Amino acid sequence: MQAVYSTSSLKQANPTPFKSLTGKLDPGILKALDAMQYEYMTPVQEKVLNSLPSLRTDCLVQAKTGTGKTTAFLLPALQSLVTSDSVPKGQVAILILSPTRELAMQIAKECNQITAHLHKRIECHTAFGGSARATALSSFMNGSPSVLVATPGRLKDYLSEKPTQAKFKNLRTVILDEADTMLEKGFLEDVKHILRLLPPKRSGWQGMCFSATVPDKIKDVLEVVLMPNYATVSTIDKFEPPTHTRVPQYHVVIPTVKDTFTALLSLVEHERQEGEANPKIIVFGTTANLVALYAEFFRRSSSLRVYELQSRLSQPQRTRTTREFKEATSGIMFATDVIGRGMDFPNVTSVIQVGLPMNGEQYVHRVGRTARVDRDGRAVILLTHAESFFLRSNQNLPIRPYVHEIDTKDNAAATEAMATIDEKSKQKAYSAYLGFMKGFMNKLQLKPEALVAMANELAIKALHCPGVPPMEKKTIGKMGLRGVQGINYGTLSDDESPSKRMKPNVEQRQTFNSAPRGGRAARGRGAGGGGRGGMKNIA
Ligand SMILES: Nc1ncnc2c1ncn2[C@@H]1O[C@H](COP(=O)(O)OP(=O)(O)OP(=O)(O)O)[C@@H](O)[C@H]1O
Repeated sequence: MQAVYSTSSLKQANPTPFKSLTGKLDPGILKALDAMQYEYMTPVQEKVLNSLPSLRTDCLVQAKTGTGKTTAFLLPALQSLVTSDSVPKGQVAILILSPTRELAMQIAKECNQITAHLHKRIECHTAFGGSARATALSSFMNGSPSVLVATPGRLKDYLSEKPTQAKFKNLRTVILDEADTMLEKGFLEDVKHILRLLPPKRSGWQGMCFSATVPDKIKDVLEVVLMPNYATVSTIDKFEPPTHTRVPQYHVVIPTVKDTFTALLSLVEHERQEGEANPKIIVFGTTANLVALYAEFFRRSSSLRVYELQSRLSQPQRTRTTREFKEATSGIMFATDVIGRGMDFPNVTSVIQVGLPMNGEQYVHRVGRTARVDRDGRAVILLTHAESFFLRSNQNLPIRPYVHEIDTKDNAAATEAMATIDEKSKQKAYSAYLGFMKGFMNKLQLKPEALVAMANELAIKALHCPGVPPMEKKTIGKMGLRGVQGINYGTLSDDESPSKRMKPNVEQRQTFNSAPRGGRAARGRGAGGGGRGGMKNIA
């Protein structure tokens, strides 16, 4: 490694104005930054622009959430493109990979703002799933996409065709935003596949990796995009927590999963008051179907405007909700990790996480949806007693007990709200919960029967289902729960009416007790929880 640059806070005593980069950055870029009202560089922007040996140095850059990393990677890449005359028209010079569609759109928007005042027009295209492939591809092939912001799946698809591959022959910069997630299992194979179809690293393109979190395990795979002598830039001290000191972080631990909805109502009420006149809250849930259920529940029981963002919604719905919540002055968004990383929603007052994050990094990125730039914010995680191991295994995170008393008593309004939600939504949420929690069975120190009992308790006592919701044999098999006592084998009800009762078609022996605590932990895989039973965490 060449060098490590470090500084610890975003608010510097003497921030450096962008004006000082006159001569180093194109006047059109400086004019754009002025129009965006970016007067001073954030520390990460300053480090990248002033401390690297050159704007074309391969680098790994770490800075806390919401500190302007997008501009920090766009500026060197765009400046180097503007001064280069080696990129023929129609060729992609800068490729930016993003884990989600929403983030890809956000990056493209910022890129367009930065290039708005250049003499030469720079086209920034996007490529991501869920959008009309043919239209986007045709505009990509016929246009001059100097910059492409893409999610790995759609880019892989583009690159499967030779004429599309040929558009990348003069590639100058490859950027991985949210680099740790892009280099993790799940994305890594796609990223490697994409890189095999692009010009080889020895052709000279620059690699840049950016994230707020850089777990050690990704360091082994960085060389897929970076030269071995890459520079490391960090604005986070080694001994400092990875979250902002100006975000108080709290935990609420409830006795069992049956208390989730009442506790969440009570918690949101407190956070709403903390947000004063304009509470703007994001609630992260673990899976799309659970998030959909929380949103349904709050639409019936809260006067806050409810927003919902998860992968099972159509792309136009996702795009519209993203735009609306960015513009909203107040409201409550229920979301999965579709917006867990990178998304910049102004003035979020509180982030609430319900249930287990997959790991400490995911927790950090979700908390980072509040307190962006120099603003304040709050964060609360709501866990059951069984899930509270997360707090013990992430002691580097400054999470304290919540300051207000949380009411978990059954209340008539919550029961009534739940009673009007259709059974199918509840069945899907139940199945999603079971699938998600199966992945944590070892860490929860639960046997399969106890896990099922816990999910059944959620269904009967919190969702007020008339019986254990049925699940398809295939789904149960994929979860690795075949033959486990307490499961109801059956088909999902097609009737969406809340009054329709489910008929169990096999004999059930139900146990609704809370799972035994402190039982013998199944030995085996370590961090992250072993054996996800073949189920994907559907965000
Ligand atoms: N120099 C600047 N001056 C003022 N505001 C800025 C500056 N640079 C970026 N911003 C604003 O800061 C906010 C956060 O920026 P950005 O989304 O790039 O953060 P990030 O570090 O990439 O966050 P994350 O880790 O969550 O991806 C955005 O609203 C952006 O417009």
